[in-house]
Amino acid sequence: MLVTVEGIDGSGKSTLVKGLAGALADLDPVITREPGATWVGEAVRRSIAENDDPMTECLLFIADHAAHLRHVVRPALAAGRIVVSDRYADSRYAYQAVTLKNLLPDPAGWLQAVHAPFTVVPGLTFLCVLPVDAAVTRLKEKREHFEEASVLGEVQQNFLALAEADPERFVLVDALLPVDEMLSFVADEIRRRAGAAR
Ligand SMILES: Nc1ncnc2c1ncn2[C@@H]1O[C@H](COP(=O)(O)OP(=O)(O)O)[C@@H](O)[C@H]1O
Ligand SMILES: Cc1cn([C@H]2C[C@H](O)[C@@H](COP(=O)(O)OP(=O)(O)O)O2)c(=O)[nH]c1=O
Repeated sequence: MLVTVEGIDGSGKSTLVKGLAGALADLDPVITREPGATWVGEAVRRSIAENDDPMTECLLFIADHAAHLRHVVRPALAAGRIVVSDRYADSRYAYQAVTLKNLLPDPAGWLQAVHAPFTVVPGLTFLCVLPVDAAVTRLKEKREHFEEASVLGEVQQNFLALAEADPERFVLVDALLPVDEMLSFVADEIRRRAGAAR
């Protein structure tokens, strides 16, 4: 089963996913992330740091997804493991729909069409939702170019629209809850779905 965790920067995804590694230890999940741990992931991080061309950056994110699928996600799923990914394709559909909006007529449609033939669609996606102001306050130390309130507001609207379009896959998480409450809610839901999938 492929589980993804999504949300704007500062919504607590990394904290939640780290907690899941412990809370689900008996299920032996594969914990992973995008951008990933390969050289392609390094190239993505460099592109983010240089804040150069949005299309170059987008294509690197997609290349990173291809490497992630080939080297981590598909082998783990084939071995029957639960995979938990901190960010995945929905991050492209939400963020690059904003960064490419002056470059393409329909960035959201293009992004979905590029992914559709080769991606693996998650069985379950947690969307961590919190007011943009709260996210920006949490991010005061970790500044990256996407972390401007106006951009994050648009990104969060895109995430919420994706969730509304696919209520079977998405579960909304109140990211204003304390860490341990978010964690127990999400861990319980993964156990419930994993049990039902057996
Ligand atoms: N539920 C929470 N309540 C309050 N602060 C949190 C919560 N989750 C994470 N944080 C804090 O917010 C900041 C951003 O969290 P992080 O997990 O790195 O977010 P993300 O991976 O979504 O960018 C960190 O300083 C973290 O300790
Ligand atoms: C995976 C992914 C991330 N991003 C952005 C979100 C972040 O601003 C940045 C780095 O991601 P990440 O390292 O997950 O940052 P954080 O832990 O702060 O959430 O890249 C995209 O724009 N598109 C994508 O497909």
